[in-house]
Amino acid sequence: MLGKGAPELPKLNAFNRVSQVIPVMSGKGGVGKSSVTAMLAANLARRGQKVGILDADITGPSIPKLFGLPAGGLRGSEQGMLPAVTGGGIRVVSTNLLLRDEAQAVVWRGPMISATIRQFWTDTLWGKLDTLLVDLPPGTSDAALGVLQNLPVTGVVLVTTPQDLAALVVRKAIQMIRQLNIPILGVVENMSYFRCPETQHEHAIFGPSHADVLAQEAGAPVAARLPIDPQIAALCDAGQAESIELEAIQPVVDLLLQPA
Ligand SMILES: Nc1ncnc2c1ncn2[C@@H]1O[C@H](COP(=O)(O)OP(=O)(O)OP(=O)(O)O)[C@@H](O)[C@H]1O
Repeated sequence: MLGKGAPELPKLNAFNRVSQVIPVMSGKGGVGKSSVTAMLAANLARRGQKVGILDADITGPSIPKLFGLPAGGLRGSEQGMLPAVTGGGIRVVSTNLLLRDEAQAVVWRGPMISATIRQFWTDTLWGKLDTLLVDLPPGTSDAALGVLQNLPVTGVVLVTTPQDLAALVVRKAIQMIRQLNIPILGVVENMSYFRCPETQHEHAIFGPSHADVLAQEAGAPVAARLPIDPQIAALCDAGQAESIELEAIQPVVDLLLQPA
């Protein structure tokens, strides 16, 4: 299965200082991992942190769209690649920023994907960052393994939803992270409930929560339960993830603001 021992990590560009590297992982697709990554980045930036996002979802990147960053937004310099910068100052690197047309497909095999992620880490001029969030592709694929093995990961934020299927697949991600001896900082249950605006009653649209059981297996707290909120989807679709105000995500932000 996974190799034991610590492989030598690729060297970071000499101009960079990155205090913590936090992959956001789910195992299952469509649980809102990219949206959670974007909301965390926006909140950390609002709290005064210098934040970057490495979009490691090479074939299905969605981070630029969430921030309204146009295709082709990456620039080169003698020292390395310059990230695109959002209105709130978040530095972003993603394959979609390398393409001329954001709808263009990236059809690459595993080794090419892993090499690109490595380059995003080593060749980008991130500068001084308090937190680099890494949006992982769904699954326990090569790409996820590459990030967890090749980057100096501080700890992982796990995103799940209440569906049984999500819990099943997130369990596999937990096993993988544990085999690599990487800390899991917290479990975020997204789309946990819908609060009716008229009655304030909370409806478990996707069924009962598995977050407590998963958190126990992960040896980490349930950091947050986030509501299904049509406003989140609308702002994400409009490229305005930075203007989402979501009180329920604050405990995860606080977790990332704590010194490691
Ligand atoms: N809490 C929420 N309430 C309402 N809509 C949400 C919420 N979280 C995410 N969404 C919406 O769900 C969809 C999927 O979210 P997102 O792309 O973040 O998932 P993902 O896990 O990153 O997907 P992928 O597997 O493709 O990487 C998006 O349209 C997003 O706007």
